[in-house]
Amino acid sequence: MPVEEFVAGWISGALGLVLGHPFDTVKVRLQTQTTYRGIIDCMVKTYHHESLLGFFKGMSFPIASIAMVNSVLFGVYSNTLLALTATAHQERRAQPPSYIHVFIAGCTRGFVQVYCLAPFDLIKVRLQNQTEPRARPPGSPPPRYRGPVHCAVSIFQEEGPRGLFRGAWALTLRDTPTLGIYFVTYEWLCRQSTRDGQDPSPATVLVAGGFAGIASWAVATPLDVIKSRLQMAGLKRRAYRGVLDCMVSSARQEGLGVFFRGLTINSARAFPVNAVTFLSYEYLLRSWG
Ligand SMILES: C[N+](C)(C)CCCC[C@H](N)C(=O)O
Repeated sequence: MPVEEFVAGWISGALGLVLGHPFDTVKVRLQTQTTYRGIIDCMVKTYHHESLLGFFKGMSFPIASIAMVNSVLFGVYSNTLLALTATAHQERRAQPPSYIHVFIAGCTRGFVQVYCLAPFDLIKVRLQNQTEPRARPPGSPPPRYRGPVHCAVSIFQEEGPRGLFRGAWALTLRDTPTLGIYFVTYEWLCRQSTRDGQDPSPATVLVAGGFAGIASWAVATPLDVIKSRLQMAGLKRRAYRGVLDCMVSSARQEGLGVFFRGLTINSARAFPVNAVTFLSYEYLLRSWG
C-alpha cells in the first residue's frame, strides 16, 4: 500500500486546516446561531468579545486527528483508484483514470470519511459555538465545555455513545457525492490546462484545487447547515426527528435561504484551503517520486 499518499495527505490537510479554521468558525456560528446579522457582524463581535483566539476555538482536536483522518482519506481515494484502474499515482499522468473512476474513488472516500470524522466534527462544532471569552469576568458562568476532552466525555455521559455520532447521517449525505464532485472538478480542471502525459503546473494545481473546493462546498452547503444544526440540537435539547425533519422545520421557520447560510464565507475559505491542500499533496508526492 503506497505509504507516501498517507503522509502527503496528512501534511497537506494540516496546512489547509490551520489556514481555514477562522473562516470555518464564522461559518458554523452563522449556520447555527441567529444573533449575527452577517459575516462582518459575526467577525467583529467574535473579535471584540473573544479576541483573535475566538476564531481558533475547536481547532485542537482537528489538528490532532488530521494526521489520521486526512492521511487515511487520501490513501482511501488513491487506493480505490488503484483497485479500479490498476495504476499507482506515478503512472496516472501517463494513463489518466476515467472521470467515473475518479468519481467513485471520491465518493468512497466521502463514505469512509464519515466514520473517522463524525465525532471530531461534532466536538469542533460544539466548541466553536461557545462564545465565552477566554478571560472571564469574575462571577460569570464558565463555558459549558472546558476543552475537547471534557466535551467528548460530557457528550458521552449525557447523550450516550450514539450522541457522539449526532449528525453523522447528514454528514454521510453531505460528503459522499460532494467528494466525488471535488475530485472530478480537480481532475477536469487540471486536464484542461495540461498537455497529455505531463504534470500540471503549480498555478494549475492551485486554481484547480481552489475551484474544486468551491464547487464541492457549493453543493454541500444545504446539508452542511442541517448537519451543524443536528449536532447542536443535542445540547439545546431540541429534538429533530432526523435529517428531513430538521430540513422542513428550518425552512418553515427561516425560509429557504437557510440552506445557503455560510455559502459565501465557505467559498472564501474553500479556495485557499483546497489550493494549498492540493498543491502540497501533489508536490510532496512528486518529490518522493
Ligand atoms: C466534500 N466537502 C464539500 C464537504 C469538502 C471538500 C473539501 C475538503 C477540505 N478539507 C475542506 O475543508 O475544504
